[in-house]
Amino acid sequence: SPIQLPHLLVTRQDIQTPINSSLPNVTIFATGGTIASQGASNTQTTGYQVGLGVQQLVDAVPEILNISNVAGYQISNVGSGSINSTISLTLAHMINAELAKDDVSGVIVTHGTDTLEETAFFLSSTVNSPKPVICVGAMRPATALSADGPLNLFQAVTLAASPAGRDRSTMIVLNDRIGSAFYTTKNNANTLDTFFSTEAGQLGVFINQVPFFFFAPAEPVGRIVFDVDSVSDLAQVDIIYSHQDMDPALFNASVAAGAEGIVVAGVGAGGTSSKAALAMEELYNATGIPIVASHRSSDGFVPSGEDDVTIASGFYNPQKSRILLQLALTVGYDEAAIREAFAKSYPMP
Ligand SMILES: NC(=O)C[C@H](N)C(=O)O
Repeated sequence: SPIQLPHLLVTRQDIQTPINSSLPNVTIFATGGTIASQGASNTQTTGYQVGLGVQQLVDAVPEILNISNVAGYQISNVGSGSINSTISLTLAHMINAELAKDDVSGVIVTHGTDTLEETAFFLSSTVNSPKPVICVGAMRPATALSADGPLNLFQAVTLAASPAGRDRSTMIVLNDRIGSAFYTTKNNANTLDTFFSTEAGQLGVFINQVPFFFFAPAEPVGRIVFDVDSVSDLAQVDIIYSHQDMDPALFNASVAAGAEGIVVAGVGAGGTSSKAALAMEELYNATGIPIVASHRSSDGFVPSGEDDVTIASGFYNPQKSRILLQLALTVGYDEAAIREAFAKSYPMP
């Protein structure tokens, strides 16, 4: 039988965290949900019970204290099907008051995912502050193997503490993604990647042939405009596709055939076999030719800093990496400038 819990607790928890005055202050409003749930075993991923308090959520992720000072309120401790308008109004009132404090950077609401989009949209419609409001949940209980709640909470705190979170209204953080509360909806009853940004993942739609944009005008981060007015020929760049048993000789063959740069459509986040990696290293040491590591998966990013030989593609897929590298080589970018051009799509902290 379900645990009987008061639906509205509203207690300021005396979260015991050492205060570091150089860190931003973040306040957590805990309401329950799977992120605060426990099962009987680490393989139980259905039928678990809500019960962990805000202090226990923070205790599970001590790394949070390296990036923020956290305070917490226990607003309720229920499955999100039991969140009601009393709770959501209390959240709105308390969050508005909290964000009005000069020393608070942002707030977090921990919440069950089933109705999280409703509370998040409500907050997006009632909280009046440029500071970040981050709603976060989990799809696996805290006791599960590979529980997702702790990292989701860490990411939520990171965003609430970050200047990058300002002026974006309420956001939903889950499974490495940041969604707009305005447009995000729960898509799958069970899987970790349940939140889905609706059509607004697109820039806009045509409504009866009239263009409507979901967002104010904004540039893609990292876009570079090259002056090709006097260019009549582009540098040759080849794409080499990574796969099991790939032939390492392809790299030298490509350069022998005239390539001035190479893009690798890597496995995973830019990977190759160790033999191919060695061939790339030898080629790079001998010629200094730029080798960009991208991904053969249809989406994702390749982070920089994996090795000194390749240039991480960031969010550029192989075919777009090739064009960017062609343009950069054609206008005479050196290696440092090429690295910077790719890194602009994916600024490393
Ligand atoms: N993943 C979850 O959090 C589901 C849970 N039943 C809730 O919404 O409270």
